[in-house]
Amino acid sequence: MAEKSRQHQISFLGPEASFTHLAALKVFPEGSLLPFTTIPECIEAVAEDRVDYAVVPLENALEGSVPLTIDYLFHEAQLFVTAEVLSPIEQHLLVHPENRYAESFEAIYSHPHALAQCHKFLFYTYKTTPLEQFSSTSAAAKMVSELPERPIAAIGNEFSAQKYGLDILHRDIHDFHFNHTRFFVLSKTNHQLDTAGHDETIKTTLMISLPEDDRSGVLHQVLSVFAWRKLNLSKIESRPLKTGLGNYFFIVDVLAEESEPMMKGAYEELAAIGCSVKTLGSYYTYK
Ligand SMILES: O=C(O)C(=O)C[C@]1(C(=O)O)C=C[C@@H](O)C=C1
Repeated sequence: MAEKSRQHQISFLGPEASFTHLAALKVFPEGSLLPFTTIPECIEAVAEDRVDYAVVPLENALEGSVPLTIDYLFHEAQLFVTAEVLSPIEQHLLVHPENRYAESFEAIYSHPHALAQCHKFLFYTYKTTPLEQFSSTSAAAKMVSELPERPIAAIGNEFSAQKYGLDILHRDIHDFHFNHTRFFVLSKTNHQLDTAGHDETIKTTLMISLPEDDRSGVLHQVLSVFAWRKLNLSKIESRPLKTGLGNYFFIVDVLAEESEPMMKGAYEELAAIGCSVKTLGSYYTYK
């Protein structure tokens, strides 16, 4: 069932001007957006009905998945994806204007994903400068803006530079040109956001656990369920089940809506094979 827009309350990984904030604004330009410090706090806020939606990062094209989000959705929360946002990520080195001509920096702060996305730049340009992990790129930018007496820098986006009055010392320092991040818009109810601006393709995300008897060829059987029905997969990834080495669950994105007859058949066959399936629902992509 599609839901039309109204004034929603939305949690996001803040503070303002994080990449997650920009992603949330794409889907909820009129929403009441509430910043939280960590991904679990954002997710808990929607799980406990304090907000209608949570926007959290899921996967980056250079660095791969955000395990915290995936694991929380599998182990802790019963939530659904109502939309995904795909955003280009451009990273810059930000400094307080007073430190624009500093000869060296005490430390460079950012979200671990952002530091990793700029690994080559940092290695060649700031080889001896300590890198410090922070809760988000905008949190790092905000801190740098509040401590002009310390020669420190942050990695973040242009909006953080504007919001927190920082100078961009080096622009576009991410190591690979194609740097995109996928964000999930989570809700407690299974529905699709269907406001203006999404792609036509619909996607369903499943979390599949294999049967415990560990028989050979079972993953092949799982893939066959989708293959012979011509259900196209756009992603498959394994994550540890956390029950012992070698035990995994699989995150599968299928380019189909979960109510389609072929998908219903796929669910039945997966159950017959002995798999348990947690569906995160079907959703559109906003770019
Ligand atoms: O720190 C931010 O600005 C975020 O929104 C988090 C996050 C991430 O978790 O990957 C989002 C996009 C970028 O890939 C870097 C950081």
